[in-house]
Amino acid sequence: MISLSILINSTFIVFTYFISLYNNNRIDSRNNNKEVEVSILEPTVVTAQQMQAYDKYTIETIGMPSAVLMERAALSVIATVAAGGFDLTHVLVVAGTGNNGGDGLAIARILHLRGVDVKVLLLGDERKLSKANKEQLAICRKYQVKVGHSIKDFREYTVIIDALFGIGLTRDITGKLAEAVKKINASNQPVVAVDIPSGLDATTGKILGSAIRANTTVTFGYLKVGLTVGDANKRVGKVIVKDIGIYAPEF
Ligand SMILES: NC(=O)C1=CN([C@@H]2O[C@H](COP(=O)(O)OP(=O)(O)OC[C@H]3O[C@@H](n4cnc5c(N)ncnc54)[C@H](O)[C@@H]3O)[C@@H](O)[C@H]2O)[C@@H](O)CC1
Ligand SMILES: [K+]
Repeated sequence: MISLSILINSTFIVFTYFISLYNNNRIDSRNNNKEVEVSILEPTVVTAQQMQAYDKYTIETIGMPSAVLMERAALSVIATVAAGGFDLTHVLVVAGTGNNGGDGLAIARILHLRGVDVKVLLLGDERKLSKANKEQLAICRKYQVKVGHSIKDFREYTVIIDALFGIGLTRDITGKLAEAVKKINASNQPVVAVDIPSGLDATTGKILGSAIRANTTVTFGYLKVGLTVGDANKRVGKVIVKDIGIYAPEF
């Protein structure tokens, strides 16, 4: 009788031990995934205004330097394009004048320093560059990254990185910028959108004038509502959310 109870007890202890090992492994592998995937912790969907508030909070209240966030944003796009599925023989980065363009310039600089043939097409009024964009452009020029204001044929590039507009787009894209968007779409070359395909409203998902048609969209911090509603399904392609260090205040 006693030996039966010892047997039952020891079986229970061994069983409990293996269960705890299983649980520990599960937690470990989840943590590993978090690091490897660098994905967000919660599948929160935010508007452009919420994301702008989170950017501001992270930079101004927490004290995270904006340049650090931009560098992480750039590296997260590079990790996606380098992971396979894209031909990096001739890369074109289309950059606007805001911080989305700043991300694009940082992407171009890092690719250039890694030996990739990359060119930047800088569109918009250079006198209106955001502070971060200006800094990134100066760094690009010191590293002799090719930066121009026109392109002969978008079809000469094996992949196009769209960094024209991000969540700061407020009105229709018109004129030369709209022409460029149409030509990029007509080129049928693979496009990776930085944060959101340019021309898509990050809150409503509506096309403002015209919008880039992306194969892949790498969006930062949190999924934007505009990537899930309205015209989004015609423009976003595969959406990847990357943690770049911007967190909601309630995090
Ligand atoms: N705040 C930060 O430090 C960070 C910003 N990031 C990037 O910055 C982006 C947001 O940057 P911005 O707020 O500078 O906005 P955008 O880069 O989206 O551009 C907005 C600029 O374009 C102008 N504009 C808006 N609509 C226009 C139109 N139809 N035609 C012509 N000009 C137009 C605006 O007046 C503004 O100057 C994000 O999407 C993300 O990619 C990331 O680098 C992470 C860090
Ligand atoms: K973009």
